[in-house]
Amino acid sequence: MMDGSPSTPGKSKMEKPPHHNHHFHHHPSTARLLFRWHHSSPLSKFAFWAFLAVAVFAALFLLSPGPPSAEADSPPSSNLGQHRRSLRTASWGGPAWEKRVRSSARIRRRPGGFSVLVTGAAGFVGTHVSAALKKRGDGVLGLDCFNDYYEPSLKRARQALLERAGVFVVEGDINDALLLRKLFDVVPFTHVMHLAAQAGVRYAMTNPASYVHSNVAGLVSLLEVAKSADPQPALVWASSSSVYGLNSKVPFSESDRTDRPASLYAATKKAGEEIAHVYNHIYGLSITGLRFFTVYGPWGRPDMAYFFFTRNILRGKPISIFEGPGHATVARDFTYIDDIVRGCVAALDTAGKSTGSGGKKRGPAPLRVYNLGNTSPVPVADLVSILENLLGVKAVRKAVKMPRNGDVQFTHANISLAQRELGYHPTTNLHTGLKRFVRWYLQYYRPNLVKKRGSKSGSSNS
Ligand SMILES: O=C(O)[C@H]1O[C@H](OP(=O)(O)OP(=O)(O)OC[C@H]2O[C@@H](n3ccc(=O)[nH]c3=O)[C@H](O)[C@@H]2O)[C@H](O)[C@@H](O)[C@@H]1O
Repeated sequence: MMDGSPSTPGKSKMEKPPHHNHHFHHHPSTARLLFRWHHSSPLSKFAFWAFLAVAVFAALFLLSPGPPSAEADSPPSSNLGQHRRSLRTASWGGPAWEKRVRSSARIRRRPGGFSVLVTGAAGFVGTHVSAALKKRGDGVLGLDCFNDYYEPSLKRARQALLERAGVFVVEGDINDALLLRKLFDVVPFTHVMHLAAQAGVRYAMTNPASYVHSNVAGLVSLLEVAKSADPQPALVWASSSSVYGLNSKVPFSESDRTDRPASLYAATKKAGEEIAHVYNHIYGLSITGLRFFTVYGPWGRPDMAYFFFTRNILRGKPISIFEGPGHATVARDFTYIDDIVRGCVAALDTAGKSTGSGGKKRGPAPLRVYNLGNTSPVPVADLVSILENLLGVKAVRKAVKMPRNGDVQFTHANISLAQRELGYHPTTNLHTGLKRFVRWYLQYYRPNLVKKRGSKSGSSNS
């Protein structure tokens, strides 16, 4: 739509004086108008085009799909506007804003502590990691664009949680280089925990551009600013188990092939790993990629299966359980959020320093990749049984052939590298983790029901 560039037709008319144009002789009013336009001041022409540009942008913005309802079961299905919306940056700057930024990023109670910029801070993993870092005394500044891939109200609730913990979440896009540079001007961050991304495997079929925007362009934008910063921060970021794609050797090890992604999402995460190599190689940035395996838990993502299964089971709506060819089981190495948070913090703690400064490399810096999984894959059907049990409601199950839109049949992490080098030891099994998730879900979405249940049984819902 933007291609219907208004300048081209207008320009050709402007270049010809109207009285030389045979067509316009028969339309004096149009001719007069164009004549006036031709002789108007450059300033008013500029004002006209500026107005037109704003009008076109506003029209596009209004036409773009609205956010899904707070109770939506799946992400918005339009391919319009996703990355455009996330380009919005709320107003920033000024002494009061800078004071908030500085105060949030200030290290407290932890000698030698970190000052961490967490991107995607209002996201699922971002919120948990930010809270954990703040709790131990690190300085934390959040950044999030609050796009409406899933219910923004949940992101706002997470933001409120962080605000109460003393973490300021700046509203802005990682593609906004000006904002990023400003943040690094105000705070000499020691670390960046980069968790902002367009997540979700299947949505990449619907809105491919948003994956390129956030996971490729956004990553480069962030690395550009990080490499120029002085001091350069060390960067830890979220890659994904999906990079293993069609790999059939189990469990998945970091040294396995990752050149056969099955979704655009996976491809952008894999691209991120290669881009990380470049910035490490040229600029001496210390970079650690973490391949997360289907992370779940309280404050989770409503676009993920365990989350919308819970929602649909409670509403008596059918749920689709994918199966592979010949009714083969589909399984995931579901990993509980607290285990992931410990892995993220350990990655920050062990990240060696970046060696460059002001865009110049001074020596080799660490470049690492780790699997963060649970090492025990569970069939999706078993996940549903656990949920039925915890919710006390039978699911309406529908067996569905796994759609060919990016899903892989199973994932299984080999975590020995993370065990050795990060001291990563996941301790939460799926039943325990889902129990905590369901407790949170009911408290968050159905507080009245929880109260009623609590008063009936005389105990809290645990
Ligand atoms: O491990 C990862 O790196 C990825 O984990 C998840 O991706 P996925 O494992 O596909 O998680 P879900 O979308 O929650 O699906 C979980 C399982 O349920 C299955 N499923 C999903 C949807 C559905 O309707 N039915 C169904 O059986 C999927 O095939 C999959 O086996 C996240 O959504 C990604 O952002 C993340 O990068």
